[in-house]
This record gives sequence, C-alpha cells and structure tokens, in this order.
Amino acid sequence: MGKSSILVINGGLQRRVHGLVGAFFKSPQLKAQVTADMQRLLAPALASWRHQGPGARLRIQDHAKTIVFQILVRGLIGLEAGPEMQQLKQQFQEFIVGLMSLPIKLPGTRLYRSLQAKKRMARVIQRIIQEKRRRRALDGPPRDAIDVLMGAGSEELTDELISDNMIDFMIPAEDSVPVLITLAVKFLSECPLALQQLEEENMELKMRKTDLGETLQWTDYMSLSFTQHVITETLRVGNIISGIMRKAVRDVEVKGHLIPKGWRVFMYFRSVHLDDMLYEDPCKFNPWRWKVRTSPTFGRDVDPIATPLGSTNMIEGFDEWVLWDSWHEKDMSTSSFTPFGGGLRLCPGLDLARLEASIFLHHLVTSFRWVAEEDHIVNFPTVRLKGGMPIRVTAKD
Ligand code: HEM
Repeated sequence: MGKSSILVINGGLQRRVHGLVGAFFKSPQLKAQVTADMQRLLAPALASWRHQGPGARLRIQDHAKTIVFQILVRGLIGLEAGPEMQQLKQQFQEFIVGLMSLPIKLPGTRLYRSLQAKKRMARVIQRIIQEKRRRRALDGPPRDAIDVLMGAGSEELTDELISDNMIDFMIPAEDSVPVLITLAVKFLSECPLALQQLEEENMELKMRKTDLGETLQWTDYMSLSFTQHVITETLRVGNIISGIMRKAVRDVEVKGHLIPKGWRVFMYFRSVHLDDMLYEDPCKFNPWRWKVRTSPTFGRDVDPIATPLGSTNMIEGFDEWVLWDSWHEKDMSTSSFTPFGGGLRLCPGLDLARLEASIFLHHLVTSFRWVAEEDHIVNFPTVRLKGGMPIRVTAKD
C-alpha cells in the first residue's frame, strides 16, 4: 500500500479522502448509476443461464465477482467494460495475491509481481486522470471518485495520491460484496421459508413495476424490508470482515480494564455478532429477528439499517473514537452490530454493498428457482465459500 493510502493514513487527510469519496458513494446520483449498470450487466448473465436450459450449473461467487468488480471500477475511475477492464482485473488479482506473501522483493517473487501489477494499474489510472484534465472533464456533476477528488481543488490531493487511493479502495471492496451475495444465497438455500418470503416480496415489486411500465430504481430495491433483513442477517452471521484494529493514544479504561497508551486492540466482530447475550440462538440464520428490536438504550425501536453506525457508544482515547460499549447489554445498540466497523473509519461503501446485494438477489429470485449443491464456509484467511457456492438454476415461467 502507498504511504498516502486511506487504509494507512490518519488525521486530516484520511478524513478528507474518506469524507469526499464516502459522500459520493452515498449520493443518489451514484446509486442511480450503480442500479442502471448492474441491471445492464446482469441482463446478459441471466439470459445465458436461461439459455443453458433447466438445471444449468453456476458458481454464484464467480458471477458476483465479475459484476461487482465492473461496478466498482466504474464508480471509482469511470472505466467501462472492455479489454482494459479485463486487464485491470487480472492485474488486481496479481496485486492482491502479493498482499499476503513473504516480504521478499526480488524478481520472480509473489511480492515483486504484485508490486509490478500495482504499478501497471497506477499507470492506467494516471492516464485516465491526465485525460480528464486534458478534456477538462470536471465540469458538471462528478461521475466517479476521481472526479470527486480532482474537483476538490486541494493541493494535498495529488495525481499520485488519487491513483494510489483508487487502487487501495478496491482492496476492501472487491471481495466483500461478492462474499455477501454468495453467503446470502447459501443461507437462503438452507432456509426455505426465508427464501419464499424474499421471493414473494421481490416478485410483488417486479409485477407492480411491470404493470406501471416503470424500471426499478435504487429506492425500490432499498425499500424491500425483508430483503434488507436478509442482508443484515447475512452480515451478522457471515462476519465477512472478522474485526478491526485500533491503537490507544492514551491510557484508557474500559469496564474496569486498563488499556495502556500505545497498545493495539483488535475488535473481533464474531464475538459480538454471535454473542448469545445479544442474539437469541446466535448461530441461526433468522432474518425475522430484525423485524422489531426494542432498545432500552434508545427507548424506541431500532433498525440497524436506519441507525447511523458510529454515532453513539464510543470511547475517547483511541486513535479515533471507537465503538465499544454495551456489548453485554441485551439491547440493539449500534455497538452490537458492527459489520462495517465504526467511527471515522466506518466503511464508506456500506450503502453500496447493500444496494448491490439487493439488486443481485432481486434478479436471481425473480428469474430462477435453484437447488444448491453442498458447500462450506471457510473463515481463514478471509471468509469465502470453498466451492464458490454452486447452484443449479431453472428459469421461472
Ligand atoms: C459487504 C461489504 C463490505 C463490508 C462487510 C465492509 C466492511 C468494512 C470494515 C469492517 C471496514 C473497517 C472499518 C473500521 O476500521 O472501522 C471497512 C473499511 C473500508 N471499506 Fe468497506 N466493507 C464492505 C464494502 C465496501 C465497499 C463496496 C467499498 C467501496 C466502494 C468499501 C470501501 C472501504 C474503504 C475505503 C475502507 C477504509 C476506510 C478508512 O480507513 O477510512 N467497502 N469496510
């Protein structure tokens, strides 16, 4: 990672890059673009599965990865699908492999190949930046994250910083959304009642929109409450990111335990999300548990989707404010549901992740029935499905 990567910098610059790109990722304009792009990319995939006839076998993880990568790259750097996108994907795969390798930088080693791949990616992105400058493409609303950072008019945000960060934004985003989609398909396959309710909710929306002669908008997908509960529950049970690190910037006391200045703390999400003091029968996939949660802390129903994470229950004294509080209170405070982290580093892609998963699930359940093959979740070094979640699909009439 570069020295100005959002994943390693602290202070004002991190806040600036996080704020600018995070706001763009939450904007209705980007959500509309992502929705249109995903519908466009899903259409040929759905047609080809249908064309293969009843019982066609496909690995959900592969298809989700292909589509999600294209959406991500378009949102970050504005590149359209095509040979250059393909090359970028290959280089990114090469780069990512080197992130968990022996730190030996000699020609032929994994790390060396990874850094070379990153350089090639950076060249493509810098060319795009220069092209944008030449064409003065910054007039009008931003179309991608490069536009946002270039348009901020800050001397700190150099071309090199922008291109490095575009690559580093891909690291937490590229795999997590496909894993979310794949896990949802696995959990739904094992819970026929949830699948049926999801299907009914999505079919109802599809038929309503068809009758009105309208195409689906991002707000339609996000308004599907049971679909959102399925995604929330998948995030809770799946623990796609296992936890987050924080460093104490001074001595901190937490519930009688002293954390000395300089110590690093790892917050392990699994121990929160699978805590039976917080969740009844915690290992069970139960989307209905999110229907109504009453919080003694807030004194009202709390929906974790609507409640902004990172706004409450924090302790001062870490390198940022951290989520750390009522893990053992039997309520639905924000710190008992933290798949996207919290505080100043709260994942800027959380809305996007939910939207992409909602769109993928909508098209899958309204177009196909499926029978899942057996597959297993692997949790180390990252969460994934061992076999990529193979299913046999049959098109609905
Ligand atoms: C299911 C999908 C996802 C999950 C579970 C997830 C989870 C996380 C978590 C736990 C963090 C660390 C937060 C912290 O330290 O408090 C994080 C950070 C981050 N995520 Fe995500 N993420 C997802 C999707 C995405 C997407 C789609 C994007 C980009 C479009 C993205 C971009 C980032 C970035 C740039 C950071 C670093 C933020 C910073 O350090 O300032 N993530 N994510």
